Amino acid sequence: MSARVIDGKARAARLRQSVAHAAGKLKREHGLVPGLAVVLVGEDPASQVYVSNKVRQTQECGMRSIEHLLPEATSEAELLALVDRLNADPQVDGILVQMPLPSHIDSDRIVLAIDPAKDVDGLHPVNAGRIVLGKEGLVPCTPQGCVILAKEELGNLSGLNAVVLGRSILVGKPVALLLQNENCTVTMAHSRTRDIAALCRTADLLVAAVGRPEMVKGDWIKPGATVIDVGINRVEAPEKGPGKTKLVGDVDYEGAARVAGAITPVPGGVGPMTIACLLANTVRAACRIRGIEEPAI
Ligand SMILES: NC(=O)C1=CN([C@@H]2O[C@H](COP(=O)(O)OP(=O)(O)OC[C@H]3O[C@@H](n4cnc5c(N)ncnc54)[C@H](OP(=O)(O)O)[C@@H]3O)[C@@H](O)[C@H]2O)C=CC1
Ligand SMILES: Nc1nc(=O)c2c([nH]1)NC[C@@H]1CN(c3ccc(C(=O)N[C@@H](CCC(=O)O)C(=O)O)cc3)C=[N+]21
Repeated sequence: MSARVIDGKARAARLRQSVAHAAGKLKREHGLVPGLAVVLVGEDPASQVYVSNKVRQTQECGMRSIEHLLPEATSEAELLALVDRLNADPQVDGILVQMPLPSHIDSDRIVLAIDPAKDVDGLHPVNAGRIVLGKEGLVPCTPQGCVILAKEELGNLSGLNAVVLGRSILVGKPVALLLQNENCTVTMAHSRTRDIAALCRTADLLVAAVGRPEMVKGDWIKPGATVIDVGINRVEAPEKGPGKTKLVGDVDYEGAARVAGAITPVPGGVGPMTIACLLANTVRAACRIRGIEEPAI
């Protein structure tokens, strides 16, 4: 058996089209162009690539992109002052501060300073709390992307046994809560979990977000299960030539694809969905801030 490939790149392109459509409607009917401010501190090359992708895709969807590229030496006070200015700026509907921040800046303090109504990353405790309560808020992008891809494959998730590997604030915890809100029976696993392979074999839906290259093997997977691989790990690829690298997920793709019913690839799975969901959140934030009815996305 060979698993169906869940094409995150194609699903993300469709989501961006629907964001562009919604943005067009807001412009025509309300003269509103949603704005996304992206803040990058320092010169981490991977972060620079993400930020430039976000800027390009924001503009392609007909929205305004506001970039703030700050030097590594930026102080916490300076960054807090920028966040305050963005909170107060009516042209800015969404604020994303790229993580990780340099070690001299307390990222919790920065996230707390962002107006929850503009927190398109969904990281502020107010938005995290809204997921816990099952109330409407801004949902973090990667977890939102995981649920959309799972639904794309399975339709209704109600009653499924879901296992989430990883319990980070950014990914594992919110994914588990969103899946509970979708009426899955959710088990969260982490580095202290005993017999994680046997636990994974109970999963109709398995989400892997551990940051361990190819940790999840084919024989961990229940035949026919749906596998969502969040991991993005850059590893050496000597087969491509000396010094070359490649991206792999947290799942051993070849092994898993022989057993699973459906699986997301890396790259081309959850990654592209993350940025598309960020754009969707920006449109939602722009509408909610102004009390405008949200176009369906
Ligand atoms: N596609 C995308 O857009 C994004 C992808 N990512 C990727 O997702 C992955 C996870 O990211 P993130 O959640 O931020 O990572 P963290 O390092 O913050 O969290 C990792 C989690 O995995 C658990 N874990 C680590 N090792 C093991 C193990 N051997 N067995 C079981 N559990 C383990 C940890 O457990 P414990 O709590 O016990 O320490 C922790 O809960 C990374 O590969 C990252 O690059 C992240 C963000 C966005
Ligand atoms: N405040 C904040 N919010 C984030 O959402 C955030 C962050 N900081 N810091 C870093 C992580 C990581 N992240 C990714 C986004 C897109 C891809 C993506 O598009 N990946 C492509 C491949 C990209 C490549 O080739 O390098 C794919 O999987 O197909 C990956 C990872 C968002 N993050």
